[in-house]
This record gives sequence, structure tokens and C-alpha cells, in this order.
Amino acid sequence: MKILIQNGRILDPISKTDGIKDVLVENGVITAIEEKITASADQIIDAKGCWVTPGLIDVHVHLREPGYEYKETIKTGSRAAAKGGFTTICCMPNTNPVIDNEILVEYIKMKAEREAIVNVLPIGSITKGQKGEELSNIGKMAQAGICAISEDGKSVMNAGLLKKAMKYANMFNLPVLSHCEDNTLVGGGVMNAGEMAERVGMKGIGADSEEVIVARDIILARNTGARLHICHISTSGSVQLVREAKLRGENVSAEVCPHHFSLTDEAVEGYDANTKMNPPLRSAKDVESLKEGLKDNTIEIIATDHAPHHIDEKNCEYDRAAFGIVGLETALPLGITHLVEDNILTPMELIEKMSTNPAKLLGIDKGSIQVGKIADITIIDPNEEYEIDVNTFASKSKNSPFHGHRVKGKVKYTIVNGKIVLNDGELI
Ligand SMILES: NC(=O)N[C@@H](CC(=O)O)C(=O)O
Ligand SMILES: [Zn+2]
Ligand SMILES: [Zn+2]
Repeated sequence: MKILIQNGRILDPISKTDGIKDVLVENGVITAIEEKITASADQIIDAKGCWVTPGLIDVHVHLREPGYEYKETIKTGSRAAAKGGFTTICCMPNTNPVIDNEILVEYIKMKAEREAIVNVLPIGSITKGQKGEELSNIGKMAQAGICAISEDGKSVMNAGLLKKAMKYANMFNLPVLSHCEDNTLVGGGVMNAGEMAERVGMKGIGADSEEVIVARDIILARNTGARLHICHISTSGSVQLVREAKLRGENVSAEVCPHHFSLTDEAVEGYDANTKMNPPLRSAKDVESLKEGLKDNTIEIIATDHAPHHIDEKNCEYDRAAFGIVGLETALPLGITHLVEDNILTPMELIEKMSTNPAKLLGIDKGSIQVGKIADITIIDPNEEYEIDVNTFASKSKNSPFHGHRVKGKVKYTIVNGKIVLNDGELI
């Protein structure tokens, strides 16, 4: 299979290429990137006016399989990923049963091999059953092919246990993806603590519940040498903690989710349960800090925290609704609309945070569009404007607060291992 991509704007953060070129893909590999390629091909893609980028990589996705297939499956989640321009996604272990042993890791890999249309990398839990009591067998899961460990959905509240896990993670060179939430400080909150929570009469979640754990985990990572990655960073204080750790030369990275830089807690005013997620939408000041963190590279990664839930789990009182929103199919347009259009990031910086830096965190040979690399490629029309419509989502769940939002930037083609899985906006 030969694919020729013509006249696109190549954005490669590794070689710092930013220019109009043709790209030739043969048998799954990029074989040429030149001003003008005149080879014959099975499919020619006219990428005029589009960005041609390394395939997007999402380090934080909930695929819900096994156990919650009514929300999402490996198959449907991978299709949502392809629509969103993602060629590789990492799936969190808070399934039922929890991914806490090598058999389940093998199961995810086997299912993904058969049913997923993008690359799926499993993440193993830190403790058995995510109960916070006993470590999962990290070594065996590493051998089976996990890309990281995480207790996402909660924090490991026992610092001693987490410290031990960090030491194991080092032995297998795995990053530790940390959901930062001290459950003794949450106090039954359902949205950001502050003026807005008072106005709508709901219990708030303070910044301290996140920041206490960010600080703790930075200290533990310093003492163990672990590769700490902070998930879904949401407060000014957390950004500052990560910034200071980096200035000290410590091995810490952070991700921000598109909803946390696109919306504030003002969005909760209409009581739409699709504005409910963990951590919650924060204040305008926090959003400002997140953008500064993106700009000065304190925050190197944009990840979706794609968290599908069934309509019945959202169609109820705000207090009782599930935490989490889908994100795979809105991430790129939100990045273009709120970061590139607002001059927070250049197109190259956006792609770096959505592909190159995630690949670096995972230690995989992806995130670059160069001759000799496996052909994971995304083609994006940055100028197409449209309204987000959840009814067009490939995801099984539609729990997005962005329905009806006007955005700019449309994913046109997603190519995974040299195979076109999204063709002119349509899934194959
Ligand atoms: N983010 C969320 O609100 N929910 C996530 C869990 C998580 O990412 O912590 C989920 O699994 O539903
Ligand atoms: Zn989380
Ligand atoms: Zn999550």
C-alpha cells in the first residue's frame, strides 16, 4: 500500500520542519518527505491548506473495557480516537476488574489487536483492585507490556506504598501517572469551591485537595528518582509546584485537559452534568495559570482524560451525576480554538504537546514525522469552522459540555501504521 500526501504543511517538532512538502508512505513506513514527489500511489491525498503532523498521542483515556462496555469499548473508543486524530492512546486501569495483573494486560492487548483501529497501550494499576492496600505486580505487568502505572480515579493515599511503587516503576523504567486528590479534603464536593459554588448552592472541591498530593508526589519522586507525571492538572498552585520542581531539575511532567483550559466553573451555572468532572472546572484565574504553564512549557502534555459515561449516569441531579466527560473527538479543535487562535501556542507547539511530548513520556519511537518512521500521521484542516455535535461522535457516550460550541480545526485523515483509518473525515 502506497499513500502520497501532497502539498500539506508538515509540522515536525523533532526535526523542526515547518514547510509545504509531499510525504510518501510505503508499506507502513514514511519513505520520502520532499518538495515534490512524483511517485505513483494507491491513494493520493490532497493536503493543501492542511497540517500534516505526527499522529496524535493521548496518554490518558478511559476505554471502560472490561466491565463497563455500556459506556465504551476498546473498539468504540479507538474509533473515537481515530476521529479525533489520535493514532496511539493509553488506557487507564480503572475498569472492572481493575487492570492489576499481567493476564488482564494481555487481555487488553489481545482485544486491541483484534478490534482497535489505533494503537492501544495499557496502563497498570498501582495497587490491587485500586484498593490502596497492596501493590499490583508491577514487574509482571511490565513484562506483559504496560506503558505506565496509575491509580487514576483516585490517589494512593498511603504515601509509603506509593513510594514503594515508585521504586518498582524505576526498575522497569515506567512513568507514574498521578491522579492528585486527597480524599480527606474533598468533603463531598461536586464542583470547584468558590463564588460559583456558593451561587449555585453546591459543595465545592478546593484547590488544596489537588495541591497537597501534587506536592507530596513531587517530594516522593525526588526521593526515589521516579518519573512522575501529574494527570489533569487544574489549579494555579499545582502549576506553580510543577514549575518550581522543574526549575530544581526534577523529573516531573504534567498534562492539562482541553476542558480545563477551555471552560471555567461559570459553565456549571446551567446545572448541565456534562460540566462535572474530576478535577472540576476551575476559576478564570486558574485557567490563566494553566495557559501560562502551557506557554512556558511547565505543562508539556495535553491529554483528554476521555471519560465516557452513559446518559442515565448524567441525566440526574448534579450532585448524583458521574464525574467525567468524553474528550477524544474535541481535543484538537479545542486546542486550535483556545490555544493557537489565541496565540498561546504556535501550531508546532500544540502538536509537540499532543504527540511528541507524550511519546517522550512513554519512551516510544513515535511523535515525529520523518523518513524511516512508522507512518502514524494526522492531517488537519486548521481553518474549518463548525459546531460540535455530540450526535456525530463515534464514542458510545455523548457526555460532552461542548455540544453546540463553535470551534475551528477539523481532523481529515488519520493514518495508523500506514493504514488510513479516517478518510476525509469518515471512519473506514
Ligand atoms: N476524570 C473523571 O472525572 N473521571 C474519570 C476518573 C479520573 O480521571 O479520575 C473516570 O474514570 O470517569
Ligand atoms: Zn483522574
Ligand atoms: Zn482519568
